[in-house]
Amino acid sequence: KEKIEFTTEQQALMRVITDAYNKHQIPQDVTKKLLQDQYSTEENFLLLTEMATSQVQVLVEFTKNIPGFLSLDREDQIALLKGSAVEAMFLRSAQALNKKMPIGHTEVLEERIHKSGISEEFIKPMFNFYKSIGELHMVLEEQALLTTITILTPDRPYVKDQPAVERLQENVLDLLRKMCVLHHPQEPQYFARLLGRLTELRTLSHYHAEMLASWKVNNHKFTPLLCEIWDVQ
Ligand SMILES: O=C(NC1CCCCC1)[C@H](C1CCCCC1)n1c(-c2ccc(-n3cccn3)nc2)nc2cc(F)c(F)cc21
Repeated sequence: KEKIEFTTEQQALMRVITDAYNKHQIPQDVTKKLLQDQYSTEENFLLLTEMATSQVQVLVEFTKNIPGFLSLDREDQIALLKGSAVEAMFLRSAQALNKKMPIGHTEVLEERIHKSGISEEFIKPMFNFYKSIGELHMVLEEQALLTTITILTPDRPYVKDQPAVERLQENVLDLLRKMCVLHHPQEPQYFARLLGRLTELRTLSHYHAEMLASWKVNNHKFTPLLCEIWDVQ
């Protein structure tokens, strides 16, 4: 059995990232709203754009706490945020669905999302992803590190200094690998499975513009921030 030891730097990195991840979350809980009422397609679309806009804002605040991020080239910082915002949102959505809830609540939530206005063809890949995240039973630290690794993806479009991003991402990957061995000692492949979800996440995120365009509403109105991030309008 591998003895897991964290360096002082890794302990500091873990604390900074976990604290930031906890601190920067969406204030209003969308699951509560969705469980409270059945909304119309228009209302659901508006709810999504509101949640997504606020999610981008907390993502920016979270990212500023990633050690080394603010030392990157300014334009590369923007490219990394733009490149990871949709993926970070789907990760947060997956975590929202997989949260421990009273009996029957998850089924109601799933039903409401099925009926929200998303076109049928995207429901399946989206829920497949949510289920595959749920099966991993990630601890909070792993969720925070996985989101950080998603943000620090060197091969996003328009990133100029990829090696600088790689160096930051490698530190977080090494830390996540150790956390996986620590929290899932019986599953030697757990770390590899976790990284495999990032491939599924990137594929799902490729559909996001089509998912929005196919939402059954007449007028697809977006906030200026979402127009920037979502490649819409
Ligand atoms: O609000 C949501 N997610 C937020 C975003 C920020 C962070 C927290 C969650 C939505 C929600 C808006 C109202 C209608 C019904 C869906 N949601 C989604 C979702 C659905 C589609 C998309 N699309 C992205 C591009 C095109 N579609 N994104 C997220 N999955 C969810 C899973 C939950 F358990 C869940 F509770 C909500 C979820």
